[in-house]
Amino acid sequence: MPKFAANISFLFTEVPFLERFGEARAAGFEAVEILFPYDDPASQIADRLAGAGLDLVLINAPPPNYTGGARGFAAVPGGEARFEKDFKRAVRYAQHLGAQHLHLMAGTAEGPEAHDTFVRNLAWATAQEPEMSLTIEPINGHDMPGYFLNDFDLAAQIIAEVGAPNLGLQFDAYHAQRITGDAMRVWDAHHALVRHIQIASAPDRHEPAKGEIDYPTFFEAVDARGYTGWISAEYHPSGRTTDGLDWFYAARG
Ligand SMILES: O=C(O)[C@@H](O)C(=O)CO
Ligand SMILES: [Mg+2]
Repeated sequence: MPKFAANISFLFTEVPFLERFGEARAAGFEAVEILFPYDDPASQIADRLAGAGLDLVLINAPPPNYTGGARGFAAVPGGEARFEKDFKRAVRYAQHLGAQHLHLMAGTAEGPEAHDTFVRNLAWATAQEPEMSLTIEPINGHDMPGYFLNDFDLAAQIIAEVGAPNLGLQFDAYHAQRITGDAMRVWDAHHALVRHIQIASAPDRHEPAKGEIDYPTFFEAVDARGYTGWISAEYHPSGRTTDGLDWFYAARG
């Protein structure tokens, strides 16, 4: 039976950020993820998590929010010092909040130098925090033009090159569908590397209830592979968040 988390950077945006924890719990979620928690003190977020009885599945590095700015630095040649500084701050947040995974964003870059930079930075980060689960996530080029990690086979190759047990794949089915047109095939090819899953309809990025991905079949495929991690709802609700949760109530059984 899949276990579902709410991405409260996308869901429950009807209310201010610190109120989203209680909303997510009231809707039935037992865990949340937050893309960029850095605008609020970690202690306040920890209080909200504890108060609502929620686990924190994942946060992203780098801080702060990248709105209008860079999408990370891990693959950006010359960005090593910035990557290391951001990584250390993100780790402090992740540890304080008990985040299960830290997603390291590659940034906008291309070519062999970016590839080598990404591998070097990931090797450094995995060695720096061997107890922490670190993920990389391929993101489609419609949403993030120029983002370095835009291919699942490339992500698998990079994970193999780094060769660290605490580096895994963040499988966002929406991005897999937009990149390849066949999220199920990508899941079948790369499921063994997956530490965290995110879902949304494709191509609209709304509730995982219609569109190109057959989610009931996907959830069965995930179960069939013995995946025991979280599946995070990372979509833009088409109306009020709570009006669009039928998929969740149906899938969690
Ligand atoms: O898919 C996404 O957009 C996120 O998971 C992410 O980390 C980049 O913002
Ligand atoms: Mg995602």
